[in-house]
Amino acid sequence: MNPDSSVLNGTVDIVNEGHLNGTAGDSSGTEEGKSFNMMPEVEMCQSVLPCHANHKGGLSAGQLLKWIDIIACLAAEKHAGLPCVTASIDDIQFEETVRVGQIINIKAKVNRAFNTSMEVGIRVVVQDVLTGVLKRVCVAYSTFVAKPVGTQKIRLKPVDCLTTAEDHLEYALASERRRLRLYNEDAFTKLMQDSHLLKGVANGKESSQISTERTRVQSIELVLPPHANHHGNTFGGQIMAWMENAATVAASRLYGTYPTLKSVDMFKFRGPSSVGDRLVFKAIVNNTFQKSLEVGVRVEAYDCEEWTRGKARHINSAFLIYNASSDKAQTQTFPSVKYTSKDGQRRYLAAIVRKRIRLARKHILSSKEEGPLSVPWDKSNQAYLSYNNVAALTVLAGKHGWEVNSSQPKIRVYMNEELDTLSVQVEMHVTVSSLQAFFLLSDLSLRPSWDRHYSSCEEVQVVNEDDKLYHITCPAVNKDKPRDFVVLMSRRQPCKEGDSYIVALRSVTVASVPPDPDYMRSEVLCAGFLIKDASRATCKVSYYNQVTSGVLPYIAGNLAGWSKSMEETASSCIEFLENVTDQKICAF
Ligand SMILES: CC(=O)SCCNC(=O)CCNC(=O)[C@H](O)C(C)(C)COP(=O)(O)OP(=O)(O)OC[C@H]1O[C@@H](n2cnc3c(N)ncnc32)[C@H](O)[C@@H]1OP(=O)(O)O
Repeated sequence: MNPDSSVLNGTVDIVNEGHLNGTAGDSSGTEEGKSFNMMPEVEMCQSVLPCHANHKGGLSAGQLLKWIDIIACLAAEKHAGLPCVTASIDDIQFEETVRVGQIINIKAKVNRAFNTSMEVGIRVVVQDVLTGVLKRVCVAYSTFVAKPVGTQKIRLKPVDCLTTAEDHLEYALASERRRLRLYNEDAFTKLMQDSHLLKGVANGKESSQISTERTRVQSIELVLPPHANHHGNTFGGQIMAWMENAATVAASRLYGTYPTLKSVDMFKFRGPSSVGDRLVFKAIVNNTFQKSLEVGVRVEAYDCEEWTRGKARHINSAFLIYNASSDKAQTQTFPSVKYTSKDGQRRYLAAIVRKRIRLARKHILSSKEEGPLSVPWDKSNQAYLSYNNVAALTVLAGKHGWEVNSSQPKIRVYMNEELDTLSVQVEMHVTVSSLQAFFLLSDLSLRPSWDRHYSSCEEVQVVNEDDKLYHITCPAVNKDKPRDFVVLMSRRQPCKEGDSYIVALRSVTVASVPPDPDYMRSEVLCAGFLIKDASRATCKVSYYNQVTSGVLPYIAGNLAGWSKSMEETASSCIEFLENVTDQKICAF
């Protein structure tokens, strides 16, 4: 680094390499001791005792968050060689309940150092003592900053010990995660600007709705030396544990149940607090979804003087997501809530927006490996494949748990997350008969004229009047190659009045269209349209897509909130359907 730039930026470089390599405080001096200290990873093992557990005998999430923060801090300090503070934590999903008697293993290491901040990756695994079975509890990513010296920020040395393929992958993904992290507030602000359109979705209409006000919780803590870290600041993990306590009380007040903490939304430690501060935790349920609810917690800090003057420092806000208790999770849904103030309305809408961003982040970052999704096409399995195509779309459309993601006149976007599968639904209200919409949408060769995700679409084979194979090419995104798909389109007219018209799509492999080196062959598992009469001259067109890794790049920006491609494509589809000439319909 140019030495002048550190002066210009008010940063100092870390040069204390000996300390970083563990020579400072290395008591052993043995080869074994040295190699331990050179290891980039820091590891903690804990036997879960009753004092770590909640009333149900499960490890308390607050305790786990404390351990996560301690170990992440130790990894950060190992890299920086200086005291470090937690700046933020990405979304954490708790996948497994840990019981008293089991063993928790937590590993943390710095994935990448940026300028003054670094990403620490943390993996938590539980081991059952009796069976030896290991299960993943959660993966977390924290951002740490070396504690500034006065106003001077510390520039960190880069991570240079990337040995395994996983190290390299985490290093590369760290910058992608940082992009989403730093974009989080902008994404939220942008989506909140359109949130008034969601007001009509629900509030206060049903008498059964519960007022969020009844879940309000306020709780105070005095920061004592055991709550502080080794530099006198309140430990981030301790603050998280207190937040979890207040949030759990709020969630349980909703309707007398013991909810289970499922995930913590990405949040930032806005400012420090220290021994002697009084921390006031204010928690309230912001909104409920079908199987989850969001509690917001605000943390205000006061030193002695601020306390008497009533002047708070807002040091933290976090959003915690609860499910119904795990034994009932499959069947129990939360009652819907209503707000009674303008502030309550803001929180209610913000929870919908956060859910949308969280879902997007989760699926964009999951880099899920999929087996082949296409099925080989041949004459002998044609009837089976067509049936399967139509049936899969019917099942997808009939799923419970569709939740509104965005709403505008004539167009509504819904998401559905079941286990790790994300599906989208785009509902369009069109002034055209359902029969006309059916003919136009089932002719995929017309789709490039209204869908900018299609560069071209050519008929490969006409199986019969209602089943055709198409080769679709799509534009490149994210500097990847353009993608192509080979799909089977199966269309069905309703058997009886009131049923929907169906246009189903799924990937197949055909010898006549082998993969082309200029394209990334991608797959669609289940997609298509359901079209239903709304009145004599209008219909509702619902487009569905079960998101695969091949489809995700085209909708990722939309999910995360920086693009409106789905709404724009829907708008273009409506325009196409409403303005198409009779000629095109006859041509089909
Ligand atoms: C180990 C513990 O338990 S510590 C206790 C809990 N944590 C705390 O008390 C920390 C309280 N927070 C703070 O003191 C401050 O907010 C600090 C020191 C973390 C950051 O100070 P700020 O002036 O807000 O940060 P600034 O804007 O200079 O950014 C500093 C770095 O953090 C990064 N950053 C800022 N916001 C975020 C965010 N939301 N997520 C991740 N990184 C972020 C910046 O990109 C920058 O990194 P870079 O230099 O590598 O580009």
